[in-house]
This record gives sequence, C-alpha cells and structure tokens, in this order.
Amino acid sequence: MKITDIKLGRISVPLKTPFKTALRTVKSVEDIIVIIETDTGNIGYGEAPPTGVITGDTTGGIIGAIKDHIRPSLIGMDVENFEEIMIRLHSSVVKNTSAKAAVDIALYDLYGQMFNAPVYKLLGGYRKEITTDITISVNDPEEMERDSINAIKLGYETLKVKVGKDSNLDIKRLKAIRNAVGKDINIRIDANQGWKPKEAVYTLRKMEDLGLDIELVEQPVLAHDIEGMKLVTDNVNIPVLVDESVFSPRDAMTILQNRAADLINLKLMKTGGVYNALKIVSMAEIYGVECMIGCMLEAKVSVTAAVHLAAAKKIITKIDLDGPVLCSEDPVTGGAVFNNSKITVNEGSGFGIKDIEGIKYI
Ligand SMILES: C[C@H](N)C(=O)N[C@@H](CCC(=O)O)C(=O)O
Ligand SMILES: [Mg+2]
Repeated sequence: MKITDIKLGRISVPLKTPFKTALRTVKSVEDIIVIIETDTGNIGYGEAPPTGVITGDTTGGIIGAIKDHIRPSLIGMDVENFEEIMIRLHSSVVKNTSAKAAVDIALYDLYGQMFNAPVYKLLGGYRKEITTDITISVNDPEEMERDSINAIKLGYETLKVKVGKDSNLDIKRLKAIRNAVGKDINIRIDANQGWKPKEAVYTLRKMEDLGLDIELVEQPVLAHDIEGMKLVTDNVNIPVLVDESVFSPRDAMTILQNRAADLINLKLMKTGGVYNALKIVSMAEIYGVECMIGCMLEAKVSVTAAVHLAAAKKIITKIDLDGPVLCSEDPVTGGAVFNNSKITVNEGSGFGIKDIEGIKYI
C-alpha cells in the first residue's frame, strides 16, 4: 500500500454555543483535513485544529508543515513500513504537533485498513464503549449553573468546568454548580493555566474546605512552570492533572520523574498523534499514573482516533472527548458513534471514516 498523494482541505463547523476558557473564546471549529491516497485505492483521513494559544499551531503553519516538510518525505513510502514512516514523519520538522497528528491519524487509518481491522483492536482492544464528560464554559455563575443543569438533563454524569479567570469568582462558580447539580454528579475543573501556584493552592484548599467534592484540577498554573505544578500537587488533596505542560514523551517523563502531577491529559494534537501518545501511555503504565484523553475543538475525524486509543488502553480512565457533541452539525460519515456522553467505536477497518462533507480543498 504505497502513498501516492497527500491532499489538504478545510472544514468549518459552527459550535452550538461559544466555547470559553481562561485562554480563548471560540465560535466554530475551523480544521485542516488530511487525505492520504494510496496505490491500492485505500484512503486515510486525518484532521487538525489550529489551537494557536495551546500548541502554537496556526492554519497556515499546519498547511506549510505538511506541504513543505511532511508530504515530500512520505510520498512513495509503503504503509507496510510503518515504523520507518513514523520516524520520517517525526523527523521531517520539529514541533508542529498538530500537523504531525493529522498525518499520523490518516496513517493509522490506513494501517488498520491494511489489516482489515479497527485500530482499537490492533492497539489493545480493551473496550468498545467509553463515556465522556462535557465542558461547561467559563461564564458568570448563573449561566454556568444553567449550562450544568442542561448537561445533566442530556445524561452527562461528569462536568468539566472551566475556571482560571478570577479565583474568588471561581469558588462562587463551583458553589453555584455543586448546589444546583447535587452530590451525585462528578465535577472536574480546568484552569487552563489561569492561576498562580499559591493562588491555586489557596483556591483548591478553599474548595476542599467547602466540601465541593472536586474530582481533579486540570493545568492550574502556566505550562512551563513545572515547579509551580509540583507545589500545587504537593499541597492540595484534589488530584492535579497536567495538560498544557505535557506535549512530548520527554515532557511526560519530566512530570513522572518529579512526581509533579497525579494524572496526565493526553491529546493527539500535543503528542503529534497516536505513535507518540502510545509512548506516554507506556510510561504512565510503568509509573501507575492514570491518564485522561482529551481533545481540542475538533470534529469527528481526529476525535475518532482518540476514541480508538482510549478504547484500546486500560490506563486511560478519564475521557474528555466532547469536541463533536459541542458542534452544531456532523460533517463526517462513519467514525465513532457519539450519543451524548456515550461513545462507541465503529467496527469498520481503520477508523471507519467513510466521507467528509463540505471539504474546501487547498
Ligand atoms: C474540548 C475539551 N473539552 C477541552 O476543554 N479541551 C482543551 C481546550 C481546547 C481548546 O481550547 O480548543 C483543554 O484545555 O482541555
Ligand atoms: Mg485542559
């Protein structure tokens, strides 16, 4: 199965409501689609979002990295030579993890097709169904309370509440939400780097004292502040999960060796795809550190790849793959099946993606 071409396109999907975090506000998913063609007629699909504030990757950057660096080094290669393809992909350009992820996903799609098997089975096949949380955007407490109640009405049992814009107001936000949803709903919070280390310790201890029952806190401090992350981890009882601090397997090793966090959030757009995410999974298994699998604002192609990884691996115990359900429409035929919080893998070969509507080819 030889790679004959790598084509690029764009999709635009409006969100149901604006997505707001301490880092940004977004109204639509604006992603790059990768289509890898082969001499057997098999097609592999990939996707990447330009999440500049987190990955540094912009639309132009993703297109340039693939067109000028990745594409020329992969054309003509045989998908059977998978390890060599992955080495070339990751050495063709440094950083640019979203561009690499989009191509890696399309290659794993082809890899599964080559064995006529769904990717999750090739990676471990631990389960077929997973349950995602849903994001509650950071707004005033009343609006977040309403959004939380609406999410519960749809059957979500875990809320991922965005905080990090004002720690005193964050405490009010969480009080309002816990009061409204009762004690049986699982609440995790994500500060998206918004707090200073001591502010994080103060705020989280206050939440503990108030009995707000927070499952975990995600990325309380700046991405590069590993010492600050460790200070928080060592001084609060709420488990700390790193997100923006871990892109590469090397980043994960630093966190694990320093015990700077309790949990790791894997995202294909940070690792550069499934190949490197698997390395972090193995490290986490060795250290006995559970992982979350997350996504950026992504549609169903790339999130389906994350679903397969989560379905394959037992150490991935927390799921934040709500990108497709935040979208007002689904342009993708095939792939994982999203029924609000319940996500099921499609048993088709590869990632089971059949078609993507509305691609504007570049
Ligand atoms: C969409 C997901 N629930 C999420 O919150 N992902 C990111 C932010 C993604 C973005 O800004 O596109 C996270 O910080 O966990
Ligand atoms: Mg996060």
